[in-house]
Amino acid sequence: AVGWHRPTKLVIDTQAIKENVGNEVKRMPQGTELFAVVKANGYGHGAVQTARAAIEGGATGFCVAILDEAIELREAGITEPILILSVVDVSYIDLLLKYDLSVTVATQEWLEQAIEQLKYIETPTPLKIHIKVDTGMGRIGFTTPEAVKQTVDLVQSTNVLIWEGLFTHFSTADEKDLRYFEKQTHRFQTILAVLVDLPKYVHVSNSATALWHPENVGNMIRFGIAMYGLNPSGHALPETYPLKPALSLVSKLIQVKELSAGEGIGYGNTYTTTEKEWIGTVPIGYADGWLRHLQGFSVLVNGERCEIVGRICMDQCMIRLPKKTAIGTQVTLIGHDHGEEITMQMVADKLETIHYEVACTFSERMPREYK
Ligand SMILES: Cc1ncc(COP(=O)(O)O)c(CNc2conc2O)c1O
Repeated sequence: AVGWHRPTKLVIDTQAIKENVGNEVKRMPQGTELFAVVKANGYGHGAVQTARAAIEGGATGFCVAILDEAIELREAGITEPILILSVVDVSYIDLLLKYDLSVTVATQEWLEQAIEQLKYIETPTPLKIHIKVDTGMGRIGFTTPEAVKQTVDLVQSTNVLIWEGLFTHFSTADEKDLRYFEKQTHRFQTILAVLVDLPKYVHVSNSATALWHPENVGNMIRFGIAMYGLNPSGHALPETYPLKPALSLVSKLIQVKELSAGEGIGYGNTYTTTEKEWIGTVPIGYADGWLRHLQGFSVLVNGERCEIVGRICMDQCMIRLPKKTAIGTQVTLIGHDHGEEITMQMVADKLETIHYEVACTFSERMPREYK
């Protein structure tokens, strides 16, 4: 495939994904299911490979963000339930039926249009829907008990729909302060109180809710970041059980040279050697998602931290080595090396962002190798 002919690669430990899922499956309340969230190409880890590892760990379904991500899983032979978490244009209802996908309903208007569309589709297999409640995320979903009740009544008045789920999403489950989480929980319970029937899945939990609010997960967990072995809160809350990071990022030195003092490195000549220095060149750059703001961050060579010196280029970057080093020596940008470790969180901290974004920014040009 494209991109496999270079030393730079993401190495994904599928056993870690399986273990992270398995630990949560063991820990979650009886009768709860775990749906693996594999949107954004499995948070950059590879959606299909992550999905297969998650199934081995005990996942019984999947969540994706858009229709095309669901189709990719189906075309790879995944047969478990798949919920599309965003709104799909009603003009694609035939694809939702063809690929047996579950879809999010966030407005009455969409539902009315969908029912209209379904009347004209020959194969009248019912469309599976999950009603989304916005209890405070402020993104998509119904906001009042009356609106939800009205929508449920409409759903139950027709035989072209299967009401499969009712769900909400928390915006602060990964924080110490519980007030807003409790406000959202209360709002969701107010909605449940006005409903006579409930669907198969009533789900509220992302990884943070599963880890730190296990009593409040409903009967299905939408398990994303923790499956990849990453702490949903970054640094804010301790892990409640060991999460094993699945992703490493490695490359190899393609050039090593000794420079005298006063030599410039990289575009804009932003770095000048101050003494005799050994400089190595690594074939990774911002086109791979290894962003320019990482200038000054350190990577590992033979267990030694080596600073990225000069501006990161599109395809390459330069590091200062402690001594003469052989071309072809491994460079570890994320992962373990000779007892040292660079974590995705460290990269996120340097980029002043969260590790979700770091993982999703690795580009298509970065080969993914699975072990
Ligand atoms: C509706 C919904 N459910 C579950 C998850 C999984 O969350 P987790 O990875 O923390 O377990 C997400 C992640 N959505 C996003 C994660 O980062 N930005 C987002 O919009 C989501 O949007």
